[in-house]
Amino acid sequence: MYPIKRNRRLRTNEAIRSLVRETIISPNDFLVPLFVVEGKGVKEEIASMPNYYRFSLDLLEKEVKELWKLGLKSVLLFVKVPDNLKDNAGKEAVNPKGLMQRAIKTVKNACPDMLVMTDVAMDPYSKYGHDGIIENGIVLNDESVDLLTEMSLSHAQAGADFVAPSDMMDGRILSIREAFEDEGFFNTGIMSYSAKYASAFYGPFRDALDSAPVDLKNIPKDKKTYQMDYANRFEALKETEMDIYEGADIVMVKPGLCYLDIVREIKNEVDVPVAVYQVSGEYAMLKAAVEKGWLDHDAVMMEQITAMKRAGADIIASYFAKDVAKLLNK
Ligand SMILES: NCc1[nH]cc(CCC(=O)O)c1CC(=O)O
Ligand SMILES: [Mg+2]
Repeated sequence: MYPIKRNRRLRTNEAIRSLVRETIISPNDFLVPLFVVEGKGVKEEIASMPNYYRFSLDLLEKEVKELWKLGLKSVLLFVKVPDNLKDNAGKEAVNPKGLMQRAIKTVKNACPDMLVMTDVAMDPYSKYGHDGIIENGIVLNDESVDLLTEMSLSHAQAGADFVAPSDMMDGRILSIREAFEDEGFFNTGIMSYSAKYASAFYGPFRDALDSAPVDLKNIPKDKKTYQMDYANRFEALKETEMDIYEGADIVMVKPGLCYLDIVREIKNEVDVPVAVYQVSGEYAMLKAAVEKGWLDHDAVMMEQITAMKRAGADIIASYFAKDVAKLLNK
């Protein structure tokens, strides 16, 4: 066909490139993870996540108003729980006056139209740093599902629009959906972390919440008995299909960049929105390389975010959300 067909013709200048561009990023694509702590006037930078912070409720209010002005309309809440409230039962997780429950109300008061999603898992509340209740060195499934269900109800009662179970216990989506229907929370949604891998990229997040598995005899050192083996592909499809069958409104793949093959495969198979989580370690890697002067922050950030959407993600949970929105607003 050459020289009749010259592919470079469509790359001649920015006007033609933007005309034929297939993937466009907008603030609508994002879910903004937010870390919440007790206290007043607290805005603490997370050591392994430069320029990312834990907020006390008063400053959380300010932050969500700022996000809203930037066009970011959905947040995903995580709480850092004081050590003295951690146990092996998740008692504080279902406290109607707990930090998460107050954080939900704070965001809804500050920004009534902001979509509030909440993390549902036991690890911030577990004195062992695991996503479920532990007995004899085993992370119990069904007992943990009961807790996650109570926790989800408590978040729904506090006004959450969506719960986001990030624990990978079997059967929790069905249990939560049934409880929501029974209690009249017909419109409270579930975004399931359906294909969540046991990844070493979660390190900075565990610093942020002080939620890493503890080094104690008879406590599992990692989360490999519930999170997925990163060598597996078919398993991700199976997990995702089961969660949809159990009632998940949105499914998620986590982490992001190393798992875009999984995102694409799931996007091709399912008929619900697919989310991807660009996790803390991915954020930390870029920030560190930028501090060294080795990479161009905004250019690499946009390349990564665009790759996630191109791979099939309808929704991107990312610590870069605010940076991207600011850049797009420029
Ligand atoms: N259920 C805990 C949870 N929810 C989200 C993340 C990780 C997010 C990130 O690294 O940004 C984790 C960590 C883990 O599973 O240990
Ligand atoms: Mg599952």
